[in-house]
Amino acid sequence: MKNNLVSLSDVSFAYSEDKPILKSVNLDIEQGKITAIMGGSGSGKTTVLRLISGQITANSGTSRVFGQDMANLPKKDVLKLRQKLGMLFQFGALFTDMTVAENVAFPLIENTDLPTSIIHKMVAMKLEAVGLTGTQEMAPNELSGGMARRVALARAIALDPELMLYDEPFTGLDPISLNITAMLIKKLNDNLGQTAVLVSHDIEATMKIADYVYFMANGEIIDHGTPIEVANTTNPAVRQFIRGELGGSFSYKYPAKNGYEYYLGRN
Ligand SMILES: Nc1ncnc2c1ncn2[C@@H]1O[C@H](COP(=O)(O)OP(=O)(O)OP(=O)(O)O)[C@@H](O)[C@H]1O
Repeated sequence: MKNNLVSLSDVSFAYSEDKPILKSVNLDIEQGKITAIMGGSGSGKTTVLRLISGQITANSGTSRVFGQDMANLPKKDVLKLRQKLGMLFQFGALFTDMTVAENVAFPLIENTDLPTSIIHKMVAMKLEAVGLTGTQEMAPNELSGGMARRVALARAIALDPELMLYDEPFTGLDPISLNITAMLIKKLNDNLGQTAVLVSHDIEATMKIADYVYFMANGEIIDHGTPIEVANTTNPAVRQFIRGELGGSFSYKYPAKNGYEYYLGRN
């Protein structure tokens, strides 16, 4: 039987009553797999990550993370659960006044009582894992954007999280750094059996490394399956998204009441 680290059943969420953000979402994250969430801007992908990490709670439906029902979970238990989670966000900035080694050591110092000598060794291992051995004493402003993202990844995996949440990890990277980051995510999954949830707009990199893909539009899951199944979908909105076509049911426009005519005084 499949072991799901996360299971969302009929989950709905809204910040305000008049604007539903997630509508009856059903989504499973299987242990040891990379599950991608794709979809247009504002479709609710980051909101799903925020539900998983317990930053927000569902208005209805059931969210289970590591088998725990997230509804009414006491704050201390949410904090405990977060220790099993690693998060890498697009703008997950490094602490600029700390060296690379101090950045990676930070979660270890904050969350464990390990002696300094062990922390040094663990930092070296994490930097080795992201291919940045020898950068320990560098300052963040001496790193390229791609290197900085990999240091942030080393910091995110410092506590050996069982589940990694990646929110747009490829944004702003050149093609080589993008491929390195994608391969690192895959390597962590293959070598350590780390489960991952990957929110990304990069179709090629995501389809290459994901085991399973969910597609979202307007707060709903509109399709899911293996990358091959999704690539061959008959769902017109997903086909449009994958091919990057402009015409179709996916709207790139914010659903404003007034168009440009209004702002130009023609209404
Ligand atoms: N704190 C907030 N308060 C109110 N509305 C919010 C808040 N955060 C996000 N939203 C709204 O929730 C909707 C979904 O946002 P979300 O960030 O989950 O989308 P996304 O699919 O991750 O988009 P993108 O790909 O552009 O990052 C959007 O309409 C957004 O405006």
